[in-house]
Amino acid sequence: MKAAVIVFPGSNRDHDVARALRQAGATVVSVWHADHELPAGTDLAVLPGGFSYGDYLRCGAIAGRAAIMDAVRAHAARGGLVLGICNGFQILCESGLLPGVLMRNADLHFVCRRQHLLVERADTPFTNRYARGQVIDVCIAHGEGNYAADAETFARLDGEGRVAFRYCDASGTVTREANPNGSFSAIAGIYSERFNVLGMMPHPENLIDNLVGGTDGRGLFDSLVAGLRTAA
Ligand SMILES: NC(=O)CC[C@H](N)C(=O)O
Repeated sequence: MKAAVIVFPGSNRDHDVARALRQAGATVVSVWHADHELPAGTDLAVLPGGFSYGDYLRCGAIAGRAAIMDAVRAHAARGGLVLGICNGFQILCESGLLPGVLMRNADLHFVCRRQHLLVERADTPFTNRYARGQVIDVCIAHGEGNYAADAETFARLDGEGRVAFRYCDASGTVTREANPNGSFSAIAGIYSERFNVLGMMPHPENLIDNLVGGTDGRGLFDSLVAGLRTAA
């Protein structure tokens, strides 16, 4: 598995996600946002978390128009894997690779804490090492994670099983209190139509080591790397 981690001015989780991917067995290359091509043989393009362009306009709005995004769109159109985490999810929405938008958190506060997530399906390239309905413990750190879209888009996402994760409590119950940002239907991540693009607000790359709090995030990177090996 060859993963290209795209770096924008203001990215800050690019090294974290590279570490998580290497731990899972991937080869990782770093790609600058102003480049026009992904490296030959790229299996997975990663848009990391951070504060690209200082979050000006809206989070991810400027990065979504970066030169490299045409190559990311072409990669996704060929069926290539794309993962956007936090600011990366915002960039995916802003670039049109995923539907909807991430608005300011409902209470207008930046939220930085541990969060339980419900894994909605375990038959995708991103989640095959988890179980359907599994509750995982990850980190969240964002100011604009409030996912919104029009009613037709929500109906499609739900009907096509494209909600990847929902915010929940420790028992796996989706409650208003467990929703950190006001996202509609407690949506924490969504897939593209062909399930090869995933955008998610939480940071699985920051829970990959017991020394720093837990390993529930590893399943996502193991799914990507081991899943690709199994499929090959
Ligand atoms: N950790 C992140 O990627 C943060 C994303 C974005 N800067 C926000 O605050 O919403």
